[in-house]
Amino acid sequence: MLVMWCSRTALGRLQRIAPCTVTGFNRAMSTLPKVFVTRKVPPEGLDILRKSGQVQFEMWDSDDPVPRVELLKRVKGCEGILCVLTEKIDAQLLNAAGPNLKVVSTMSVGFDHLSLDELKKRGIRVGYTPDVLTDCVAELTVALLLATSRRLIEATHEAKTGGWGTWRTLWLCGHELANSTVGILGLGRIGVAIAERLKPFKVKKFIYTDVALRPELANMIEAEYVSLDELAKQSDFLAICCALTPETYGICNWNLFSKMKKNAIFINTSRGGVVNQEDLYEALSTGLIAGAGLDVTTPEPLPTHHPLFTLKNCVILPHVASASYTTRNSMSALAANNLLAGLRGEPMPKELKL
Ligand SMILES: O=CC(=O)O
Repeated sequence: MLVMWCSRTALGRLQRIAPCTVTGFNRAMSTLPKVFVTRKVPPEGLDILRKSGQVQFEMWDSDDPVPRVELLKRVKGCEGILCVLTEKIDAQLLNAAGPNLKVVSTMSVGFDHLSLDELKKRGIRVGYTPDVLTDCVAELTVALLLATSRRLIEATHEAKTGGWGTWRTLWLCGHELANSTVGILGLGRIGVAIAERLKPFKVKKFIYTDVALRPELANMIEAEYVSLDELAKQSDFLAICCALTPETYGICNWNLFSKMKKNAIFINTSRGGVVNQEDLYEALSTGLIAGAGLDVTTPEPLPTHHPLFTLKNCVILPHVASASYTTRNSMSALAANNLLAGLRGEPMPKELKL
């Protein structure tokens, strides 16, 4: 693992060199704002930082998270931090960074890893990456929903391990979207994009719940606002799209599952923390609901011995909803542009209002 001042060679390889800078800036390089990038970011974002000439940045050049102790050291004196969702940006880290810190830019739409109160208290601005990942996340959510409801993982397993006997009338039957009611918990851009993709499957009705009515978004997909109880009772498919906040922590619990239909499929591509996993296990293993597709869990990675992995009706993905080359590059570019704009004292392309 290397921590390095970095730039790119003509061959596109990272190499140890002096902090990158670009002509057009009169200030000596040593006076450029110091930035720490907590993970190897995709090339588009890295190029923006490198070519900006606006910052001297140090990057943790690894696919694995920077150890906390190292992170606390590296952020010292930084004016900017570009992080990913595995880094807890809390009081301890902000204290370690010190009073120079002006901007935290996260390469994620979720911001539950950021202590917003602490950031606000210190007047630190925050950038995040909504919109650029909406299509990708919606696409994966539909894929996960179909894989779960039509039992695709079980089916491929049976096919390649000798379970495929003769054609049988009810073998590997699942649940179809046609004529179904799809519920969305937390209607934002991603929920709308999921509904738009599901509509051609002949969904009969979309319903949603949220802390407030979302008439503009709801109109786009003709979704009806219902209470959380009604959402649980009416949904054949329930997609969780809300942010993880103190209000949504553990909101998908026994109380919710026990009101759901026996044929219901539960899909979560938001954050693991919105689900009480013990309750979900009970609901799935006792047939209270038909299946669950999870792209997010608590913790991540979910230990391979976790009981949820023993269930055939639970499809678990390793948090890959935004994992396309295009989207991850766009996220990195937006995160870099947010950071640079914030350091210039300009409006960020996507700033979180604190
Ligand atoms: O989970 C992914 C994100 O928050 O961007």
